[in-house]
Amino acid sequence: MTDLTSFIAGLPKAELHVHHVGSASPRIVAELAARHEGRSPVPADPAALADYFAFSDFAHFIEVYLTVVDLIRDDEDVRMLTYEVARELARQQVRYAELTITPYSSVKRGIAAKAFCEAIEDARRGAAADFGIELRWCFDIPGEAGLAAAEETLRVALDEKPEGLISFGLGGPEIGVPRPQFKPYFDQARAAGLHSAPHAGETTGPDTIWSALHDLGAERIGHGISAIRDDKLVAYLAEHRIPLEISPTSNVRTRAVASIEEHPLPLFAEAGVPFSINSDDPPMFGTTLEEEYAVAARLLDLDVRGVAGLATASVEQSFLSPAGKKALIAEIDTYTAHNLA
Ligand SMILES: O=c1[nH]cnc2c1ncn2[C@@H]1O[C@H](CO)[C@@H](O)[C@H]1O
Repeated sequence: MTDLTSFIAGLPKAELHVHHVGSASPRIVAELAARHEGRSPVPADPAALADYFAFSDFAHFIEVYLTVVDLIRDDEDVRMLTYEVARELARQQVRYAELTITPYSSVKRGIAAKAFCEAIEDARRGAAADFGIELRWCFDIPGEAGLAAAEETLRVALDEKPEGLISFGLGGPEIGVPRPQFKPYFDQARAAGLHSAPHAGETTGPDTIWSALHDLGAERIGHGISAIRDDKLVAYLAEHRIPLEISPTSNVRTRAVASIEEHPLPLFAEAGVPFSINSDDPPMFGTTLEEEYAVAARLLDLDVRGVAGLATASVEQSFLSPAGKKALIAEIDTYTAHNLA
């Protein structure tokens, strides 16, 4: 009988909620910080970087996140970052990942949208060839930058149409950033065939999640953990099979949840709300997707079959094609059967 840690390590996985810049490993951040010697508050030393990634609250997390965004200065940085993030995901047997990318933040820092999209697409093709991982993009609006960012994010999505683009999102702080103002942009993105997967209910209450559903046509919700405070919303999510993209350690490290023991994940599982397990911004939260699977296994008291079910659920909730889902689920089933034998 295999132990859970080694089972998780070899288990084919899909990740649905993981941020591009937020996945920059300490090595990549150090390399980028070294290129901007002295002009960045981001430490190049990995140990100092771990201290730098200690957040007092969510607003502080966003502030630190944006100092790392400042390190991405040209399309070569974008290409290298994307390819290295794919390498790390593939090392964890992630076969498919929907990476949340924020074009506005890079275009605003002087990287042309066309060069940005060419860089991520080069990396996507390279990662498929070299690591056997399929990357897709969720272009998200950084909410703190408001409608100007919404305008630009939609423009890049519709004008550049990178081949891997499949969904449209909304990230950044929720407090003071009501969802309804972004409805026209989500309407146009969805009309263009993009799936809607905004963040909501990470740092604000259930109303933000209701708004993401009704105003933004959300097919999945980023985090959505405050839904647990509204029985009607929990019932709605379960009945309409609207998945929550849960990142347990993220919620504790940004102080959205007081401790991992208090995370509402077990309550969602009990209520039949579909969810995927994700890492969000793994190096910033001192975690990996493998570790998040182990956390979920502990919180939900899962055995090997239960952990395999986490991977299968992520594939089923992904925006992969039916054929793609079938193939990846078959791989998960084969791996699991082999380990249970
Ligand atoms: O957990 C998260 N919640 C919300 N936004 C996040 C998170 N992780 C990374 N970002 C990113 O923060 C930036 C703000 O401009 C956005 O790029 C968003 O994608």
